[in-house]
Amino acid sequence: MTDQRLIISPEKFDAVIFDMDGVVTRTAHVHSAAWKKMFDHFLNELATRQGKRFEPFDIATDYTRYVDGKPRYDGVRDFLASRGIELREGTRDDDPYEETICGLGNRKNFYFNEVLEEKGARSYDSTVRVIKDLKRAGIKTAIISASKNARKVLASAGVADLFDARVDGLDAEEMGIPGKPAPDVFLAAAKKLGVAPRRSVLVEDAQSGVEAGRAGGFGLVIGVDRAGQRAELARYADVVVDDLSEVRVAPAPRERTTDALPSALDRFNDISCLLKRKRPALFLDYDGTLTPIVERPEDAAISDEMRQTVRDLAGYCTVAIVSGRDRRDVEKLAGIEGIYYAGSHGFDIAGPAGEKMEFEQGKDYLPALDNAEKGLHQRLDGIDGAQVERKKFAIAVHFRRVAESDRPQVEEAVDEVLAVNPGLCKTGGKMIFELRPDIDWHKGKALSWLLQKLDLDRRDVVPIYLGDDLTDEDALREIENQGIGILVRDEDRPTHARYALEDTAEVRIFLQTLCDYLEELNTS
Ligand SMILES: O=P(O)(O)OC[C@H]1O[C@H](O[C@H]2O[C@H](CO)[C@@H](O)[C@H](O)[C@H]2O)[C@H](O)[C@@H](O)[C@@H]1O
Repeated sequence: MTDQRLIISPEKFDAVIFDMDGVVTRTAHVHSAAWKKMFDHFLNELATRQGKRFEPFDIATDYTRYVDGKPRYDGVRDFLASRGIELREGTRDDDPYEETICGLGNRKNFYFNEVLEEKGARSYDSTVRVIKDLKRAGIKTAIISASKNARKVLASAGVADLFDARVDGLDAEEMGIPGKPAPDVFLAAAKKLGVAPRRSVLVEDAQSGVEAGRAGGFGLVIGVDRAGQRAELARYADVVVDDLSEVRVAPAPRERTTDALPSALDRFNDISCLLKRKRPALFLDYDGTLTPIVERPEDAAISDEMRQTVRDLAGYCTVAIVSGRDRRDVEKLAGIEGIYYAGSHGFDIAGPAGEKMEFEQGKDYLPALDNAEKGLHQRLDGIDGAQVERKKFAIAVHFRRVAESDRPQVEEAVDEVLAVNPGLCKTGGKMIFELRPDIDWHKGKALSWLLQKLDLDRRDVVPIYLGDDLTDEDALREIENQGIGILVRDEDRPTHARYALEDTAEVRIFLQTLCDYLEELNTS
């Protein structure tokens, strides 16, 4: 069976960043031969001068350990240090026969260019095939290299135009960023592509390169073992291959809709597999998920059984309720201690040990919200059934109990108030209009923030999110690739969830099943 990690899909990743030498182009042997020629020449002369035995540069050990993948002068410095040899740094203009770090680096470069001109570089067919498949799937690509000769090598191999971005040794020098094992070159490539490192794959054949990938927080690090160093690469790579012919690119997925989702109860086995050797972090929406939707927001009471189940779960993993309601309101309604609460769609967060976080930018909008609240009351208090619910960082206007014929009037009033309160925006929900700060903060961002703050943004944690509404899609999208999104479904619409539950009764059964599973793990 294909290792799932070797299937690169646009659902999981936005970009793939390739190292050049040994991954895309076949120049590793040219480099290693040039390094050996240069060091052996130098070491031999030094040994003769000192009357010592000449110990040649070894490609299998010295090259892979100290030189491979690093900027030229770093390679010289690190190898010489391994032999206890100290040389002056010199400057990049040093003559290739000068015995300085830069001089020796320049000498290696001289040898490299000799061989390159003579033989030319070639590319790996399997890698080029993957790059073309990635393009077809809409996944961006970048090439990185520590080499200042990268442009020459790419042109010689005929692959210079294959990539959306390039960061090579000359670019790195211009940007003043360090080489591998520092992650800066890869991060610069991700930045040029406009992608997040965790949504990017890195492909490397050097130990220093996979180490850089791990340090940079890349979503997947693939090591390519061209030199019998599988174990060393595996220290930092998620997966090691012999060649990119083992990698497959999945085509862009068709949009998922709620009706097509499998039941989270029927698929609990699959869910428990995703949790294997990992721990969950549980995020729960309130209305429509923990409580059934009711006529009046103040009547949305959680059942004793549901409350107890959530409380029990908090004994096994981090639990947060992420709600559109005011944080204090949902805390009071849920009445569950020992968990986190994110209210006003994540603008206002509090933890069990008294931790507090209000999204700073949101506070600038409080005067506009106060003003809008007044305006809404003036316009809506006369409409039977209309209800204005003020949350600290949002206002919900409920029309569930408004006669069908009066509902257009409610929306008109909301639009009028919106027009005189710039900075706010109108969103929807289940029989509500909401006025919120028009800024890029929502349940998804709050969830990410919590994961980071609680040190849960890590590979051994699987975030699970349960929600029913459109505003929950922000959170479902956020964890689409690394977590388990479960929708309490009603209408058919596109969704970022992976599984579905039919109602709050099924939510309770699911949460109880999860709790029993975690309890069993804890006792076994
Ligand atoms: O994010 P949530 O916890 O799901 O909150 C979303 C909104 O829920 C509440 O309104 C909804 O539930 C009410 C009670 O069942 C129902 O009457 C209303 O029609 C629903 O839209 C809450 O009142 C809102 O503030 C939340 O934004």
